[in-house]
Order: sequence, then structure tokens, then C-alpha cells
Amino acid sequence: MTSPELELDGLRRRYGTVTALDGLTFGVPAGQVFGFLGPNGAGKTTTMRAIFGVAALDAGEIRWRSRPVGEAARRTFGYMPEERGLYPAMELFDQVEYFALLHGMDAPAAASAAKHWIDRLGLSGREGTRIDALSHGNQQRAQLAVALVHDPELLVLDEPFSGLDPGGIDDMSSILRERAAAGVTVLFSSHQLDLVEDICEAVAIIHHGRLVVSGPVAELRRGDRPRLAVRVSGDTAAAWAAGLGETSGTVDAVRADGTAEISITSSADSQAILDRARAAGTVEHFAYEDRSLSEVFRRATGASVGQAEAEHAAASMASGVTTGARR
Ligand SMILES: Nc1ncnc2c1ncn2[C@@H]1O[C@H](COP(=O)(O)OP(=O)(O)OP(=O)(O)O)[C@@H](O)[C@H]1O
Repeated sequence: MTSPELELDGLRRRYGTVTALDGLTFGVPAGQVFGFLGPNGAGKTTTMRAIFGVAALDAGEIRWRSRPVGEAARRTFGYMPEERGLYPAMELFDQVEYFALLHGMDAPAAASAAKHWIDRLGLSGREGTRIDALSHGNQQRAQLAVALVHDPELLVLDEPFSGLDPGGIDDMSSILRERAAAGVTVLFSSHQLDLVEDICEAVAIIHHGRLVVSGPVAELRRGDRPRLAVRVSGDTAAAWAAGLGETSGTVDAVRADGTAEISITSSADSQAILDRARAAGTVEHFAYEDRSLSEVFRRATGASVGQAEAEHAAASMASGVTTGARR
């Protein structure tokens, strides 16, 4: 893996009796789309706010290209905060151009960049619309335009997909990929793990303010112990798999159709497992399969992903924010 461009090192933050960050450490490699995951309250927003100096740290250091992050570096970063920081009464074009000027661009460059990103985000024709007259999804697009307008080297987005329709999700995904391909380091949080699985090269999963797992998505899905999925015709309880331990296989779960999900040690003899299944009946399915990112998350945090998503949806409804559901 490439060496990290953004390093979060031993971050600690308490709010009264609540420990938001408890020694959080991980790195984000250059030019990747990197997913930042964790259950509600894990510390993701606090971390992102700390990168921008909006949340103070009790301890720890954030480094960009091996140097502690300061205001000069932050001017080269783009941020899409969870609370969305646009001026409701300002017109779209003025808003985007204003942020470009704030980041030090001269007037012609700011106007041209504002036009470029408004067009790229499918908002052309709405340049004179007030922010508060835009739909929720279009406000998200406007917020992304603001984060991108000064061509940042690091892009940090707090739940950028929440509330977007399928077209908005596709546009957001392709822009994040495109920016990463152009060398930008992209860090974003999301609870939509199937989406994260599709677009991220690597992820960090945090829980209670600490890192629990990080690495390339493909490696995490493969895991230390490969998974075999095996189904024997008519055996919906996968009774054939009883006693598999002798072959170094462990049945993790049995699906409704009788497919046994078997974790095996690398030294396990998959042929011995196949022989055992064939001895019990017709083998309808026998294949190595990667785990889903949802399962990796569930195992890492000890939480049901369904529960995490439900909690997030409830929290979003309470705050009046719509949660985007991908399926
Ligand atoms: N300003 C604050 N004052 C008091 N407590 C706070 C503050 N900000 C965050 N916390 C607490 O710190 C913990 C981490 O919160 P944070 O918002 O960083 O989590 P998160 O991972 O972004 O959660 P979510 O997925 O729900 O957005 C939570 O327990 C939260 O209540």
C-alpha cells in the first residue's frame, strides 16, 4: 500500500464524560477514495471536524504529507460538513464563487471555477436561485461544488450520499472517483456500506473512538480465513456440514436456502469438504466467496448493520434530515 498522505495519530477528545475519540490512529493513502465507517456516535464527525480545526483535540496529531496540519494546509483541503454550511439567502452562483474567493482564487478564476462546478454538478440554469429554494438533493450538490471549487488536494465529506436520489448517488460517486483519479485524496463517511463497497479502495472502521479495522476493501472482504459457500440439494439445515471441524472448516452461518458459509484455514483441504458434501447428496453450489463489507463491519463492531442503519435513519428523521437508502 502507498504510504499515507493524511495521518491521524493518537487522536483523543472528550466531551464531559463522553469519550468521542480514544486514541484514534490510521492513515489515508494518496489518491484513493477512502471510506470512513463506524456506528452512530463512533467519532467520525469529530475526526473530520478536527482535520479542519473546527473541533479541538485533547491529544494527538493530524499530519498532511508528514507535516502537522495548519491553516496553510487546510486552505488546500475541501470539506463537505454534515451540518452543511451554506448561506440560505445567497444565490447559488454567488455562493460557490464566494467560497472560491475565500480560498484565495482571483476573481476571474473564481467565476470560471464556479461555472465549471455548477455545470458539472448538473445545476446549470439555477445560478440565480437562492440556496434555500433549492431541493435538499440540489443543496447537497451545491455543497459539493463549494467543497470542490478551489481544486482541493484533500477532499473530506461527511455523509455526502445521505438524502441523494439514485441519479445524485451516481453523480457523487463518479465525481469522487474522478477526483481520486486526478490525484486527490478523498475521505468520506457513510452508513451505506454497499455503496462504500462499490466505490472505495480502502476503508477504516472505527468504534468508540478507536480504530478497529482498516485496509483495502478487497483484502478485508477476503479476510484471514477464506469462505466457502456450499449447498447440498434438499438439505436446508446443512446437516451434512456437522463435524466439519475435522477438515479445518467452521460453519459461520446457514442461509435460508441451505447454503453453508464455511470459514476455512488456509491449510484446510477444500477437496475433503467437497467429498463430505458429495457423500451427503447432490452438490448444487461450491464456491469461494468474499464477505460483504456489511459483514466485515458487523464483525468488527459487534453490531448488526441493520441496527446501525435503523439507528442512523431514526437519528436523521429526528434532525429533519432525509436518509438516502440505496436499496
Ligand atoms: N459538541 C459536542 N458536545 C458533546 N458531545 C459531543 C459533541 N460532538 C460529539 N459529541 C459526542 O461524541 C461522540 C462522537 O460523535 P460523532 O458525531 O463524532 O460521531 P459519528 O461517528 O459522526 O456519528 P454519526 O454516525 O451518528 O454521525 C458521540 O457520543 C457524540 O454524542
